[in-house]
Amino acid sequence: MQRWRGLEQLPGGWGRCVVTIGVFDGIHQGHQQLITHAVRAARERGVPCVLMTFDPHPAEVVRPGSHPAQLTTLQRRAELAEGLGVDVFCVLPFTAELSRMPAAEFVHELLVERLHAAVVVVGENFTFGHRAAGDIAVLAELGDRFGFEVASDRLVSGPTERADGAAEAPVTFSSTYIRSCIDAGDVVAAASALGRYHRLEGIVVRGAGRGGSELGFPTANLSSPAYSAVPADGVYACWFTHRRRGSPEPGETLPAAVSVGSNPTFSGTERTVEAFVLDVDADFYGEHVALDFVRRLRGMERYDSVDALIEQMNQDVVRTREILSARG
Ligand SMILES: Cc1cc2nc3c(=O)[nH]c(=O)nc-3n(C[C@H](O)[C@H](O)[C@H](O)COP(=O)(O)O)c2cc1C
Ligand SMILES: Nc1ncnc2c1ncn2[C@@H]1O[C@H](COP(=O)(O)OP(=O)(O)O)[C@@H](O)[C@H]1O
Repeated sequence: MQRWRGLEQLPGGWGRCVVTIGVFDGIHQGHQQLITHAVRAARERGVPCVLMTFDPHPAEVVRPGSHPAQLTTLQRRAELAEGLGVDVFCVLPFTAELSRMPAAEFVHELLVERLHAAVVVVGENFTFGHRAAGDIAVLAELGDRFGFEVASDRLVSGPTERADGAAEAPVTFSSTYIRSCIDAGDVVAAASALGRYHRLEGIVVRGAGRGGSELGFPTANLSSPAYSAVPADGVYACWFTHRRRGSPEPGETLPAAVSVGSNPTFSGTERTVEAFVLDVDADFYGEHVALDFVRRLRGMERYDSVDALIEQMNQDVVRTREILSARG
């Protein structure tokens, strides 16, 4: 897969292509359906499939200070897009100028003149251009004028039945819905919309130095990129995947009991994400780590004594082991 930043990297002699456009934060099940549709259309025509996305998040440019929590880094989005068969991952720097571009100009200049789109695949609720004036009908009209097809998919929704068999109004999967699940600590609902576990990435930094010496539970403390979607305070069973310093390849995946919160037992003030990796004694400082959130165990509590906290952490480890040994 090629990765472009802007359209300056378009190679000479570029022919036609299939384009799918969106922020695609999370690459959730709805996004996956759309991207797969675009890849199939590209293969049928024997042309490349281009995924066009934006950075920073358009909301931040249109309403500064309103950056939503980020479900996936751009790097992760690119990896997931590649896994779905995308040929070109194109990131357009989202500037104030781009945000003011009228819908017809966006289509003519970028999709027609530059990318030579033969098919544009977007979701039913797609909007684009200045003040989001362009929608799928506008896009189809421009397609007739400039000679490209517009393809769309119904939005993907959750189940219409709960686990206990009761009827439930299906929820439409969206990045906003998944952010609200994560914000509430419902990592199971997030996973069902994502089609995989929610992942938080970061670099292991030094903490208070208390975990290993005082508690007997050393924890790898994560420093994550700005805006990362961190689940609600509490304790979670997670898969921990680390990458050795300087290595581009992911290392082992190990079970971990993860704490999110400000460590109220120690009257902490800073919110941290800390992973106790089961059955391992290793130096993780400076390593890149990915945490896949499988299940929430409980809320973050203030304990009256360190012994009471240690006793609870032992139970958290037992439950983490049970939960993760039942799942791959
Ligand atoms: C599985 C697990 C559960 C935890 N639960 C709590 C808790 O309920 N309350 C709390 O104050 N701290 C909790 N902690 C966080 C510890 O207070 C924290 O790991 C410890 O203070 C070490 O911090 P350090 O890594 O900065 O040295 C938990 C940590 C782990 C790994
Ligand atoms: N099983 C383990 N899980 C997590 N970290 C571990 C483990 N074994 C050793 N470590 C190392 O110990 C460090 C954490 O020790 P800790 O006493 O909690 O200090 P800090 O406050 O700096 O996090 C981790 O960053 C990691 O390098």
